[in-house]
Amino acid sequence: MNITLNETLNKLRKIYQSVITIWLVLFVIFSSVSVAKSIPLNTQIELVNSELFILKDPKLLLDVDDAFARFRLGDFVKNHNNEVSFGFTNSAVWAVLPIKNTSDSSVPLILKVDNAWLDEIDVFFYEQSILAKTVMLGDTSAFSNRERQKRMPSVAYQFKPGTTYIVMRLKSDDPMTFPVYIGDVESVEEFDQHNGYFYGALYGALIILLIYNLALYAYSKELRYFLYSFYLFSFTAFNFMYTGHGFWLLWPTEPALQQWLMPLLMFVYLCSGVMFTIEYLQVKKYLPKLYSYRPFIYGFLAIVGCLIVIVGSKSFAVMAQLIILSTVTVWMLIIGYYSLKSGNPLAKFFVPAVFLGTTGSFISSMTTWGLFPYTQWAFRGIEIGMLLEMSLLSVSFAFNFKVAYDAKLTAEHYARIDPLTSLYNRRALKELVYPVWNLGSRQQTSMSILLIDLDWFKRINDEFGHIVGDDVLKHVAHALKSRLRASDIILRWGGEEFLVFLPDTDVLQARALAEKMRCYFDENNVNDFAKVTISVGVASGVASKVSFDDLLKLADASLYKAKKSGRNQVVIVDELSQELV
Ligand SMILES: Nc1nc2c(ncn2[C@@H]2O[C@H](COP(=O)(O)OP(=O)(O)OP(=O)(O)O)[C@@H](O)[C@H]2O)c(=O)[nH]1
Repeated sequence: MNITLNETLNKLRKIYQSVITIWLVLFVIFSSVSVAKSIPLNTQIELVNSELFILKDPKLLLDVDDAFARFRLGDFVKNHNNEVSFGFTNSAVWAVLPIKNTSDSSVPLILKVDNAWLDEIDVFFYEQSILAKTVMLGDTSAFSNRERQKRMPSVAYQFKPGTTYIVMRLKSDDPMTFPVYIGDVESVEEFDQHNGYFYGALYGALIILLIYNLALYAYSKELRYFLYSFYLFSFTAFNFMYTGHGFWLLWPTEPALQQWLMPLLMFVYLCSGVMFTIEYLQVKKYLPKLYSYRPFIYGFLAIVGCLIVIVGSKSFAVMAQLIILSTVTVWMLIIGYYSLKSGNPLAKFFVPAVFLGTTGSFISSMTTWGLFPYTQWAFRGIEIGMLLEMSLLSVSFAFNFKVAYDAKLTAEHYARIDPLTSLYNRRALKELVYPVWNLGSRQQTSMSILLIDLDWFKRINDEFGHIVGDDVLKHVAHALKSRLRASDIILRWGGEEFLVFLPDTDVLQARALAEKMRCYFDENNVNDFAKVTISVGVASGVASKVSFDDLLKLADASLYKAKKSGRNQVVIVDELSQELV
């Protein structure tokens, strides 16, 4: 009886175990199949992270068969919230995407991982439980071995009717986002094309800014334009590298280069940012104390660079630099703020520019690390932010150039103005008189020059002092100018000598004007203290027949004669007769 009971219990246990096992297998199969992604024939590209089943493998214990068996046993967790970041920290993550083809023919689709920065992406296609295809898409394998030679890791596959399981093994040294897209060839290519437009526009704009700033440097030889160009170039190179463009287009057979260029270019970008900030914000002038710490700052960066090489670990390099990058960014904002407080006008551009760049990088980093919801635009925040930063800094250069140019024009203007009388001085002769002379020469008109000199001016200085002498000169200048037409030009020619150029004026008109001036001073006091007379040398001629310099010599000779003949008179030499009129 006992034997019969034991046998029966054993049989029941076996049946129970079999039922449970079958139920479990059916549950796993049906639960997987029932949640498998069904594909219509015309599948648009879509993000399928919410369809993934995830299992972390921190100790790297599993091979693909183990992982798939664990999936079938239900050990994987559904990635319900469409999360695309698993915070990889040197551990592997397994992801399974079941795809159910409900049609009765094969459907060609592309699986695409929209991140060019992952070390390992091994993809396995299981048809039922048979491994049908394996591809390695991560940065640790040569790009040239990839079946699809596209910038982002992707693989094409013919999905047979029924369910195919895509098993992925992902590994990265850094916290990393992992957006998985699936779609038909056409929509994936369209997606790639849109990304291509974005990067085309981005690099186009960055290269234009680079050329513009190099041209500014070539023109001005100012170091800050060169350092800015270097900063711009190192960002572009760094971005070109980590967006996968470099691996795709420049070094497809060199996975080791792809791995190490990342920390190297990040380091160059970081150093260029520090050097540019110090030069751009004129730290030497506005924050001299900080400027004196320069050797420590560069020394610190050099130590970090050496440490990265000595440690030789890529994850250490990337982590160390992510920390320094954030520190440098905060440092840039702080010194920008203090420069602003010290009255540096360029800081007005620098602070918002760096703020925009930092905000973009922050959004990208948070998205990459899974702390912000993933969108294509949030993922590209760093590029958009940097483009805004670089553009604003370039605008600041244009502004700075304009300020310098205006200052130069002002300096040039004042170099041509006599500060005492506010008349133009000798330096303005070429610019003011020559064009009018050339016009008169073409039109065959008469031109006249009056050279006017105050008589015995030294005595006024000696008698009343230089201040009164200056005042006399001012009044004389004003009295002379007020007797001229708008088209006449008066210059302070020397100490107490004035040159008046009279376009379209013949000898008689010139003499009349000179006489009118002489009479005025003869009959009036110039100011409350002094009376002064003038001697005037007049020369007239037709511009096409005599040069300006020759006419000036004649006017000078006339003035000399006027002085010799007793002063307070007008003497005229006609250019034709060369005789006194
Ligand atoms: N106050 C003042 N004096 C000036 C200025 N420029 C030149 N002078 C003076 O003008 C005087 C010119 O003296 P001279 O060259 O001997 O000529 P003058 O006394 O006018 O005699 P003649 O020209 O021969 O009639 C000098 O005493 C200069 O110092 C100026 O800007 N201000």
